Amino acid sequence: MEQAARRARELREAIDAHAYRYYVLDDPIISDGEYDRLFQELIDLEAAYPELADPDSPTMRVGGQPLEQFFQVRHRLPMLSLENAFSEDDLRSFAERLERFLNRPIDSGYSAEPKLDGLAVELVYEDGRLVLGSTRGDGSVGEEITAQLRTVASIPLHLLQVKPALLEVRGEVYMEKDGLARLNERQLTRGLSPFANPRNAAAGSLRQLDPSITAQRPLRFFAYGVADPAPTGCRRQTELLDYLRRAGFPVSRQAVFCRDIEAVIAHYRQLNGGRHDLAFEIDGMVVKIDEFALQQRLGSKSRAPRWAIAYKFAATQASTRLLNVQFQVGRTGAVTPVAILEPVTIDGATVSRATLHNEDELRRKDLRIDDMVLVQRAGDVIPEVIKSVPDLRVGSETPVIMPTHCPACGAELVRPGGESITRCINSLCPAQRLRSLVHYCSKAGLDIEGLGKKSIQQLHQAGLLDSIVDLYTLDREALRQLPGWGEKSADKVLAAVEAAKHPPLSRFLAALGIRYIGEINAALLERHFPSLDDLRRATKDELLDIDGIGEQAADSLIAYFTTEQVGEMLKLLADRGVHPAAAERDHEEMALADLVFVFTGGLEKLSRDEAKQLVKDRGGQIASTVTKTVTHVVAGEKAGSKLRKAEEMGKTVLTEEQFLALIGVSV
Ligand SMILES: NC(=O)c1ccc[n+]([C@@H]2O[C@H](COP(=O)([O-])OP(=O)(O)OC[C@H]3O[C@@H](n4cnc5c(N)ncnc54)[C@H](O)[C@@H]3O)[C@@H](O)[C@H]2O)c1
Ligand SMILES: [Zn+2]
Repeated sequence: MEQAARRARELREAIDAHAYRYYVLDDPIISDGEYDRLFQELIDLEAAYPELADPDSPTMRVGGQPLEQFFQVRHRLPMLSLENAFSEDDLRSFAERLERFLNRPIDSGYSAEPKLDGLAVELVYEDGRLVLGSTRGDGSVGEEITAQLRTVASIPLHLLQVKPALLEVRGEVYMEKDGLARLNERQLTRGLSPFANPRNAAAGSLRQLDPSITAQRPLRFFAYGVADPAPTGCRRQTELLDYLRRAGFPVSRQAVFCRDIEAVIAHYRQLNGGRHDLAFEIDGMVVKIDEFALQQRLGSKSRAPRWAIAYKFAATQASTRLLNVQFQVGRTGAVTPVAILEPVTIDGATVSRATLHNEDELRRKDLRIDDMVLVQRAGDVIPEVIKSVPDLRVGSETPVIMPTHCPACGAELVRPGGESITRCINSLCPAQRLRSLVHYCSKAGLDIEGLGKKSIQQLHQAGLLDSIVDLYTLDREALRQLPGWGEKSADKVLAAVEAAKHPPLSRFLAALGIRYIGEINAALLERHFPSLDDLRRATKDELLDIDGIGEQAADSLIAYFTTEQVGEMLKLLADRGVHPAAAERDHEEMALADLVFVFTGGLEKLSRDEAKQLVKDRGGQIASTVTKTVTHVVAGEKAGSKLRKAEEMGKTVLTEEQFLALIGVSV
């Protein structure tokens, strides 16, 4: 008991300290997952020892104190937090608990909504006009930020279609992933600490006394509820979401009605699977009893309503110690600092390395060996160090210094003005050659079976393989005698190498690993140049004439093909029977293979459906939002945010005319 009381005290102290940093300073030093674990431990402890109950416990309170610099707003009805579920079973017990409480089955369904990682705000509309905006604060009293909220473009200043005398809309102000990345770049350049997550970034941006600063931040808004549904006439949450949509609010498209808790679980799995493809961060799913009458019967506890729960996704961040920084030489000679971390589990995977991108990033983040750092691993993205926590330093930490010479070959490193990448430009650098080889044989290159990274390293160490050219003169006997090899594997590799002697030109180009020439640019080049020789003769202007090939790619190609060693290598490859071939030209209908199009704005000559069909008929794909995989955006009349996004992400943007010209159709 005494021990439990001590632990409860410890937990409350720690939670209060972290909550202060998170809610008040917008600068947490542990990840949300770690915070949630402390919080859950306290909940469990208080449940096991009811005598430890304390109205001041963080488990009884919502959020943090409002900042004093702002006017304070008392919410007419409290803005509560949510209880958490961490497993499917937690969700099932949530449903059972409610059914027991009501003594009847919940047969009117649930609303399952993405849990946006942003800041909760309340917007008060009187006679359809926005009159007051505030933060959640401690749940009863928040900060008055009307002027700041007015700068958020997606918040309507007037309601459309509906006009209740009073409507208190609640929702989340958030920042898209791109927006956050850009803001953090700026923070770092100014020597400020980056925001750990979109929520802290949104909070930090809204709680600016000067609304013109807020206006510069890429904030967005999603509505998910109202304080009191009575004035809307809606009887269900899902109905209310439609109402809010009609009133002019952005409402999540991932919010759905679910008949029962199993359907909720199925939706969760789907949401979880696609979360990393969304433009914004979601940290879980909020499940609400759909019927307002039932919600009312269930009521609320001090910190959260009984009728809703947040089912959290596995965390994407964790804090750990930076043990060392290694410098890795890539196939283009780029030297990348890599953080070596005390292994930590994030979303089921052990993370022990994370990229630090480049020298500037390293400097700006001011990392020291032995620092505690916040690490993020989201989806397939390479884990990265978000920031260090200088507050936890003890003084013995040592700064990380970018090397002046290549760690693999000792050549002096260069960093051309204006570039962020430090490079080893020694074309004989073994680290680069080896990586080029690995790339050449990989799936992104010629996909030569049996020659993965490990076997290439083995062949290299055995002195059999030093460069791409060596691939085509591998000796069967020597291969056969390698440890772990035999006749069969030797023959298999030789056959695979033989089969890779006539790759399509685009594959071959992508395999060479020329800077800025990935699969898509390689495909574009192949379409314009029938052979490698034609391409090698191309001038910069000719290259720039190709839609989609930009300055950097053109320069990189010219530089590559005029390098003496490259000329020698290509000659040797040709001597050894490697002859890449351009694809047959008569496959005109597949002209858009590998390309992904987004249409936005109004088209004049074609209908949307027609335009989409034209793309599909030519082997291209259609996407509805501008994501990483999108290659082309066709912007018509009044194209809006998608066009902006496309421009920001450097996609090829076409007018309708240009699109028609590209596919060779005249209307
Ligand atoms: N890292 C740290 O040091 C630290 C400290 C304090 C809190 N935290 C994080 O904050 C969380 C607690 O914050 P909280 O009390 O705001 O709870 P919460 O963020 O877990 O859940 C409540 C909030 O969810 C949001 N929400 C998003 N989508 C919603 C939807 N569709 N419907 C309803 N609400 C929706 C609302 O803003 C609401 O206020 C913790 O779980 C932790 O992850 C972290
Ligand atoms: Zn080198």
